[in-house]
Amino acid sequence: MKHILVIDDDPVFRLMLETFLTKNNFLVTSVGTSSDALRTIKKTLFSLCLVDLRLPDINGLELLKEIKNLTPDLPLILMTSFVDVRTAVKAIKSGAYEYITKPVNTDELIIAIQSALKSDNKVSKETPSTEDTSFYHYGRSKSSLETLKAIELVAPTNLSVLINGESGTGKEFAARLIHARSKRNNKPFVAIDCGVLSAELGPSELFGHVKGAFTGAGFDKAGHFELADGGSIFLDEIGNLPMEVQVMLLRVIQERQIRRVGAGKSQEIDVRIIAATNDNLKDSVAKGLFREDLYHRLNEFSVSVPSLRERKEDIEGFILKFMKDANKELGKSIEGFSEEAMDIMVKYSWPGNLRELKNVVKKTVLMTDSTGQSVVSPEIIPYELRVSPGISSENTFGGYDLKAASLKQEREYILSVLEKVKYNKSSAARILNIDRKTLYNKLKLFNIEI
Ligand SMILES: Nc1ncnc2c1ncn2[C@@H]1O[C@H](COP(=O)(O)OP(=O)(O)OP(=O)(O)O)[C@@H](O)[C@H]1O
Repeated sequence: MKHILVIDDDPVFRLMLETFLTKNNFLVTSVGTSSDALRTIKKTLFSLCLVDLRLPDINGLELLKEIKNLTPDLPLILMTSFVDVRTAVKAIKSGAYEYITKPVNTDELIIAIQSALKSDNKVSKETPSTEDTSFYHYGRSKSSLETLKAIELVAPTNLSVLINGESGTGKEFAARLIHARSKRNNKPFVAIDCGVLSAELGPSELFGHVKGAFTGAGFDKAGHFELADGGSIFLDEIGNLPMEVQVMLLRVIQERQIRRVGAGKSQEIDVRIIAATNDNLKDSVAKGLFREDLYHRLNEFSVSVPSLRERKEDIEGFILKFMKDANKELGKSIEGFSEEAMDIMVKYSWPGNLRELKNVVKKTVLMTDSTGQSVVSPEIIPYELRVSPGISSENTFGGYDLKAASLKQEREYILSVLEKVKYNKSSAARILNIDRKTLYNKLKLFNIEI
């Protein structure tokens, strides 16, 4: 029986989850604070962890990092309100497997749990073949075509590639395409998130270790570079690589050799490096946080993956692609989105890019009844999207949907107060009689940027 750890400070919600998960044949332990969570994780082997992003004693992202340090392979699913979607996107980068939004839809929860348990959710994933990317949709906008052209140009070479782009735009997808179109495509593609590599464990994760190299090194272990030999290694979030590990990586690139931690001898290695970042690495170089020599080694060729805002004309195509995938995965037969629903989707700003789009499409497919006229209607689309700027027609609020209408009013009222106080958030919060944190959350929810 799979053992799930639930971390949430709301006792009623915990009880509800416990009851639901137990009914679905899971063994459940639940805790209300992060300190209890960490203590429990040290003592028990869990198959999966459900984490609320807002806990009283620690920032959810910090907790994620601590859990990842303790148990890098434990799949984590975040539970968050829509207000937190941006944070959830960050959390995915820090190693969470998936996020689901509150109020939790139980069907969605079960699907997320099953798919997290199926995936090995290791720090690295190997793709030995091209299957992932052999049939793909890349969009037809000018910026998408430019990216695709760059990918196709560089793929057959052995150049190191640095992929830039916001979170969730498809940098890893681009890396997989590059590998798939290279001569190395019958060899492994190994992806690793540098954000989870600490200065202590990073060298052993990347380059392996020999038995007894450090406390806890009970056996010889190959690192990701060895696993990728002959193929490509994808170093995601390269900007997060600790300085000590940057030095070691540079040496490996220069010498084309690796040495397992604690080993006496080096070994030859043939790995193509594809790195990705959503920070401005040049800035990090200027600030002395990233080595300039390493930057140039990694950036022999650069590929920029555009945000969804820069390729709005592609949104519809991606929606249909993700809808088809979701139909297949969920056993549904949704045929499309109504015109109004599509309009909302296209106008939204998608801060989480393709990842957020894919998530929302999957959710709407799940919630749409596939009997009768199986088209996604506006009421199914999450409120956050419906109240975002640029969307104002009555229909986009689902016609008679009272909650969406009042959210719209709330947004307009907040904007008018902000204008009155010349965008001073403290004054606005005082007038609105809410605390600053609540105001910040509402600004995020309503996509109000000041
Ligand atoms: N061209 C594409 N066609 C279909 N799906 C795509 C495409 N590009 C990206 N995706 C999907 O969008 C999601 C986000 O992509 P990916 O993980 O590659 O983004 P990323 O930029 O690497 O994110 P992060 O910065 O958070 O690491 C994934 O589920 C991926 O499969």
